[in-house]
Amino acid sequence: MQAKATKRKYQASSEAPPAKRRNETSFLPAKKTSVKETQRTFKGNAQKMFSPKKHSVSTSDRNQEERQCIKTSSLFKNNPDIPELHRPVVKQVQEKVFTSAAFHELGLHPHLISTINTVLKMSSMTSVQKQSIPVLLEGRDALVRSQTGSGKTLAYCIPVVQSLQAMESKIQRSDGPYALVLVPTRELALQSFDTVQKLLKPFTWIVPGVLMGGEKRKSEKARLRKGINILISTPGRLVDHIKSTKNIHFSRLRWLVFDEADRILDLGFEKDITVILNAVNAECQKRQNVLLSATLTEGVTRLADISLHDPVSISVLDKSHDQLNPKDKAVQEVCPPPAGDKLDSFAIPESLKQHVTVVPSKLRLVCLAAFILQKCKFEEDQKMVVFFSSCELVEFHYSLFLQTLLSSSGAPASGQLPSASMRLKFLRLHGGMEQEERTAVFQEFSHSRRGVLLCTDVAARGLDLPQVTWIVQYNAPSSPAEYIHRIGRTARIGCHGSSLLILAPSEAEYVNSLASHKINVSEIKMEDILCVLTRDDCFKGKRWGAQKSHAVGPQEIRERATVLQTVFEDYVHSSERRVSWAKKALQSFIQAYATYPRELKHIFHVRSLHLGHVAKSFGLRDAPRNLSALTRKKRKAHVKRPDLHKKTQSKHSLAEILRSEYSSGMEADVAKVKKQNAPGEPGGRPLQHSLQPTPCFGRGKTLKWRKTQKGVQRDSKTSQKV
Ligand SMILES: Nc1ncnc2c1ncn2[C@@H]1O[C@H](COP(=O)(O)OP(=O)(O)OP(=O)(O)O)[C@@H](O)[C@H]1O
Repeated sequence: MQAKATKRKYQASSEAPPAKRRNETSFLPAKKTSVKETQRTFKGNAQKMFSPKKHSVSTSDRNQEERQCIKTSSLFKNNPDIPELHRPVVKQVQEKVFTSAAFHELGLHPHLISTINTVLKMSSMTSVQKQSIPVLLEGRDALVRSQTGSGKTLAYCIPVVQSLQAMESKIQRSDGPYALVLVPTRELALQSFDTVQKLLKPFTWIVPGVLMGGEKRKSEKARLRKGINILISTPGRLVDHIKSTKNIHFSRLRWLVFDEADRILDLGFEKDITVILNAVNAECQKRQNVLLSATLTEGVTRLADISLHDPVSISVLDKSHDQLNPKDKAVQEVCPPPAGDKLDSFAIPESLKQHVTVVPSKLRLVCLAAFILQKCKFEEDQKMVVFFSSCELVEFHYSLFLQTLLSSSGAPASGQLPSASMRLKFLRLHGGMEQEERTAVFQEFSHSRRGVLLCTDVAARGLDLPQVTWIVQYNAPSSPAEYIHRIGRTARIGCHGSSLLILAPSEAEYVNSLASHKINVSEIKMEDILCVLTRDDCFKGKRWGAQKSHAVGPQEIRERATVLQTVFEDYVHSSERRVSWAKKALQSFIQAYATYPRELKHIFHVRSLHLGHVAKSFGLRDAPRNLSALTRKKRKAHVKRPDLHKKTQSKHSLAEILRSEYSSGMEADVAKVKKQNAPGEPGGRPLQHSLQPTPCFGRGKTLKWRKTQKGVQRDSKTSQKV
């Protein structure tokens, strides 16, 4: 089935399948695992350390263990071949982060300069600051694009503060907003507020404020009534107040800033931005507009061009990088852009090393866990962010790892520092959490020297989390722009950092897609990741009657990976509630998978998922039998439902099960899944739309979105919650 799916995939993309590498070349051929052997493994390790219920092992228990272990031992059997990655080497677009120019050369207020020097402890400007600040101080509108972590926040905050403190009639708190900064997430709102607050230290009469939801509306209203001069907000919360608070006026507004402009202006925020711009345009005739992002695409800048007033386009990247060199041309030929699509390339920090690993679905969970252990348990001062595609996936992996990996950290192994287990610390962040907890987690991870943050794309944009060393993308992002923002949480402002993208064999072609956007990834072999398990005696697979061997061979790696998988499966299957929890997480994964945009569907299609194998990566021993019932709440009465209880069907790809359920075919079904599980709800992912609306930023005009898509608003409303 998998082979057929792969064949279909390559036929669809009219490309020859890449050369194959058999798993067996790296691991010994799957041997028949002795029941006794796995029984020992299970009893000696998994059962003793991880089972929530301790009990003596009776014969019937042992029989049950045998059955369980036999299933777990199939981890390395029947996996699809891992394709050889013909990784095209592309020349990445790069930017110089720092300049030798100092802030005092800008003619700023001396107190502002000393605040930058002493409070922020900065002396020289970054490239984007050197280019943007003078332009904005001249009073021009601007579109600013520079790589992640290059200092765009100060590039707009410094001119805003400089201009407001210099106003002839001194600003009164009761005047209301002079500057409005829109950002896509609450954490980013807090972060930007913090920066503005620091810059305003010497200018106490200018009051900054943040509106971000999660806080009681009443107290936000009270703060608005008292007056906020520099207002930082997420679009949704501001709309709330525009509609319900009489005390919000924009008549004195001088600045309108869209940070992460491409995200703010995409359809997810369409309705909110319409309301905001109409409210602002109705009252304010003269202001500066600034749009910033690391991924300001041509699409966004063109939109802005027609509505901004004579904007200056600032792009830090050296234009010579934009020319295709012969190698890049070769890549473009290998993977031509989709028809009608102009490919955008974005700068990536030079000190960011990007990696990819191709892992069969069955081994994904073990591989992620091994990678976390390798970096965060056996190495010092590692701080990792792991991206998932939905809130439910974050919750599932967070709880699973807390219950299994942490409790396994008790026994220091040979060669392992006693304090190693103490290094493992898990946190999670997603849009489904209470704001109070979100803020606490954000602060804790920001100030922490180590730890693993499991999160959705809510943490992908703008967050400046110091000293993050690794970014892991467990679920591939839905666009190259999101890829750039995710990895951009590391290697900021000239620091070093690394990223790892985990792909299934059927997704290997995504590497070419990245290359066509000038994104260069190098491969780490799965075996090299799993290898770390041999350093951790918690996962020792004792051979029946065999003496401890110091040789670390492929067989030992396989055994240990199997022990770890057993730990996960044992935990998940320890109660009905946990099994259904894992099924829901699996369902959420599939729903998110179904929402990849059209241009990536030939790579990420539910058709290529093997349900039984994917289930393993949720600690489930078999493919869930009632998954389609979970996936769809409403069943069409007139359509004959296939017998999903047949064991053989666990071997079918999910797509076939779903397709056979409805006569309308896969695409239509996927669309329904999309509708029912709007992005932002657990299980949803922000939808990507190729058609952008055209907001008018023109002064005194009523905003019109010139192009809209039917049904988009419904999707867009919830797309902010990730
Ligand atoms: N001139 C400077 N000197 C030293 N550090 C700086 C300077 N400017 C900014 N920084 C620091 O660089 C880090 C990244 O800045 P910032 O968050 O503004 O980047 P960004 O370009 O907005 O990133 P992203 O695109 O991810 O939102 C912050 O910690 C900030 O304090």
